[in-house]
Amino acid sequence: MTDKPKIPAIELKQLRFYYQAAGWQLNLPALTLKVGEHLFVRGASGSGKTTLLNLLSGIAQPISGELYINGQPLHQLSSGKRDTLRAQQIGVVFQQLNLIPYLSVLDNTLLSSHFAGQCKADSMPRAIALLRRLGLADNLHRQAANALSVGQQQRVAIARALLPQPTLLIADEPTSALDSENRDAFMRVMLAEADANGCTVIFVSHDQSLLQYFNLQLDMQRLELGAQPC
Ligand SMILES: Nc1ncnc2c1ncn2[C@@H]1O[C@H](COP(=O)(O)OP(=O)(O)OP(=O)(O)O)[C@@H](O)[C@H]1O
Repeated sequence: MTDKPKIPAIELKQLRFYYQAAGWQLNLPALTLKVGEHLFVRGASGSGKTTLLNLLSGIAQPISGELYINGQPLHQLSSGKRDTLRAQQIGVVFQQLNLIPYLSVLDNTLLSSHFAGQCKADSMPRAIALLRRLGLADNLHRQAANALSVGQQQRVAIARALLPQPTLLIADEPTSALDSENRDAFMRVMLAEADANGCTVIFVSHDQSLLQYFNLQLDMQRLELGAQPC
């Protein structure tokens, strides 16, 4: 008897996207990621890294091609269904972070589990533990998000993305404002959490020193997927 083939975390084929106003297009012939893989995406400013993440998280829709997340055809889903899939299965850290400025650190963190339909009483201890592991001490948890430094806000954003234990984590330059000590702690916590939950990670950064944490890399200029020796 043969084993059933495993469904990839991400599979895309002949994906095309077009920004009409800028006359810019992205063509991705193929990309497949197995469950639990960690992909580092690099490329010059304007090469399409954020656009790729927007497509993978269902925020942008391709003009043609196929895109499957855990076997579900994202390219065929309505905008509402893509929002539901994102809330339930995908943790996203945007470049702009998108924290609610007047909500506390803890309430910002808990938002993702709320949208994923998880119980607040269960999520609260995990949220506090995640914030502590990311170096955000208890005295910060009740502070409004806009009272924090950008580096602290980046750690709230990753805690929020990880809290509902997503199957896919997508992060766009989430460590750009961190010093090297906090950046390394951030990477260790993020990847330990991802591995504990079998979560696939796609991570964009200009910081080449972070490549050491990933087993795969995608160069947006050449659109080639390569193995990254650890
Ligand atoms: N909302 C938009 N409307 C029109 N064109 C856009 C829009 N967003 C991005 N673009 C164009 O699409 C191209 C890719 O942009 P994108 O933000 O994906 O690049 P990037 O690699 O993430 O850049 P950076 O490293 O600076 O964040 C750029 O040439 C940009 O001008």
